[in-house]
Amino acid sequence: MEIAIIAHDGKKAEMVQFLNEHRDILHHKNINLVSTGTTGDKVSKAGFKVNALLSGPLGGDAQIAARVAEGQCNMVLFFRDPLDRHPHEPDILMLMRLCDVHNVPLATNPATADLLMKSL
Ligand SMILES: O=C(CO)COP(=O)(O)O
Repeated sequence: MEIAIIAHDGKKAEMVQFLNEHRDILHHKNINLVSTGTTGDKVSKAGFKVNALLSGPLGGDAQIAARVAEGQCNMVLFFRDPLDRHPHEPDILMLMRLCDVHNVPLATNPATADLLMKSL
């Protein structure tokens, strides 16, 4: 299955920590990771194999939204920073909307993401 991982700048360290804590399940469940660009850079430097798309502000969220709409992406872990402003807010809302349209599990914080991973 494919899981999308996305983290705003203030949450990237938490994403790397989260993946490290769930390294075994990612491996054993044969999960393919896809990500926005800068998140992907950080995660691959931490030793994870990830298909990094464009950076969020350049269309990465929109690319992941398209994968959700086309049935390629099965889960989205999106560690949003609610205390920061984002020029691509419309793309972020589109991604979350399409998760709801297509009933794709979406976690927007590590606590929920942990529960989703435990469900695999
Ligand atoms: O902006 C983002 C999500 O909205 C994340 O993009 P990056 O992973 O490229 O920083």
